[in-house]
Amino acid sequence: MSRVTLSRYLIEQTRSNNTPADLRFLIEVVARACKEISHNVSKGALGGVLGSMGTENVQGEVQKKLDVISNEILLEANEWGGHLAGMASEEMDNAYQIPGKYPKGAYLLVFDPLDGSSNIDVNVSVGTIFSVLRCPNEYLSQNETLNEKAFLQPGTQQVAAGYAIYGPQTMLILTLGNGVKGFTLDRELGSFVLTHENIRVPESTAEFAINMSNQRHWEAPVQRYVGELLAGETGPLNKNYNMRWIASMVADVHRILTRGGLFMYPRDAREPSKPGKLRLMYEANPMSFIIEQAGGASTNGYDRILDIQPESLHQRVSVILGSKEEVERVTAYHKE
Ligand SMILES: O=P(O)(O)OC[C@H]1O[C@](O)(COP(=O)(O)O)[C@@H](O)[C@@H]1O
Ligand SMILES: [Mg+2]
Ligand SMILES: [Mg+2]
Repeated sequence: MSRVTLSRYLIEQTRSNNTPADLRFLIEVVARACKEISHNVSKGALGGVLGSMGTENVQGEVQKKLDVISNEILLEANEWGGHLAGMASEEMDNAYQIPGKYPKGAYLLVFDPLDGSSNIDVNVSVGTIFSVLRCPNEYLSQNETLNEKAFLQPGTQQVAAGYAIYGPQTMLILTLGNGVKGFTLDRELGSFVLTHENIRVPESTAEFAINMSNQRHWEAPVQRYVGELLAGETGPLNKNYNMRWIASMVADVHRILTRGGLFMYPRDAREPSKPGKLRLMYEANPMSFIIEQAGGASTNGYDRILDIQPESLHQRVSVILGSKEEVERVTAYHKE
């Protein structure tokens, strides 16, 4: 059987689903950048890439060397492709306009260059998360400077989303809005090869993921739900649940796409001004698009994440995503 590479798959999408050629090219460039990031991540101590930079990003988090390297790789790869008007990243304070080019590219790229970076130094899976939006028409004219507002579109407006996971295998998971495909990096070939044709999240599960150390800060609906999970067969859910927490959203979501489960990073009382820890534009939105396209669900406890109108680039959000039955149960508890 002949192998379907990412390039072949994208060409087929252009032919059969009218995927625009510049979107296809954009995904190819992002995938190439992910290969380079994968290479850097895998060097570890040999490449001198472990440890921190001694700087902080806009959210006050310490930047790891690989956060910065991955951000630069994505910026450089995408700067001259002609398909983008601008980019925004977890590691950059402001939106970035592609300089000196007219006409502007049609798309905006938003990314978390390295997700789960607290895991880099301990050799646990990390990843890159990305989301593609159309650049609104009013920002496409020559004189209009791109700013944050161009990016503030609800997740339903995403035309593509994906993540690369750098684990025992490097994989690229992609949705163009018609299901979810998984590609595995064949290092001898240098290509991502289609290995997971139609990724589906099982509707029910007996596995959940949450950082239990935050329990005392959670709000009542999550306290109630996790209490029921922990009660297992002796509680109202009449079922024993297992728990996993990797502290890399990519790795936790990847497990859920593979065998089902529920992922929660709920709002808590630690910083009342922040509705959760995860970022809406480059963590929650792309992951919610993927999860929904795979048959799962994603809410902030009350509303579908993809319907939230963003108010700022680095906005945080409470996230409950994964197997439909469980997401619906926790969401219902919030509404009672
Ligand atoms: O250490 P905590 O609070 O459990 O947080 C883990 C969460 O933080 C994140 O690592 C944030 O991502 P970054 O590494 O990109 O900042 C998520 O991937 C993960 O779900
Ligand atoms: Mg992240
Ligand atoms: Mg990150």
